Amino acid sequence: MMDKVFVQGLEVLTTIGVYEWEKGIRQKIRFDLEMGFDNRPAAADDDIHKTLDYAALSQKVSSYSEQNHVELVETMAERIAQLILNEFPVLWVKVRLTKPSAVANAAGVGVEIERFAARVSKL
Ligand SMILES: Nc1nc2c(c(=O)[nH]1)N=C([C@H](O)[C@@H](O)CO)CN2
Repeated sequence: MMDKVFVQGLEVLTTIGVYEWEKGIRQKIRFDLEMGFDNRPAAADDDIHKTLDYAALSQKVSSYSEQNHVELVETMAERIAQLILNEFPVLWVKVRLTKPSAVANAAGVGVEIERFAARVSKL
């Protein structure tokens, strides 16, 4: 069993979509993130510096997704997963990206992906 740090319902306004009308507007997307991380050192010392800082991570994800415009939710989810794996000491990451307003009569549509750090051979 592995510890996790999570960020739930992180909302960002950005330009994302395959259709021409989507390229000139900003739409809300929502991230639900889970990261595999050993929380025991931080807990033992009650030390923020030993945590996976979910505030710092949320800020990076928000900035990247606001400023980088793609067509597919698949592309954005992959880029966010790689950003987290490259910039934070996590073992794996799960990225769920929801577009809440894309499909009429659906509460949300999107993708969920899970990626492992290259240094993790097998968990
Ligand atoms: N699997 C996907 N299907 C669709 C996507 C997508 O990014 N991945 N995008 C669209 C449109 O941009 C849609 O969100 C507009 O309503 C359609 N299907």
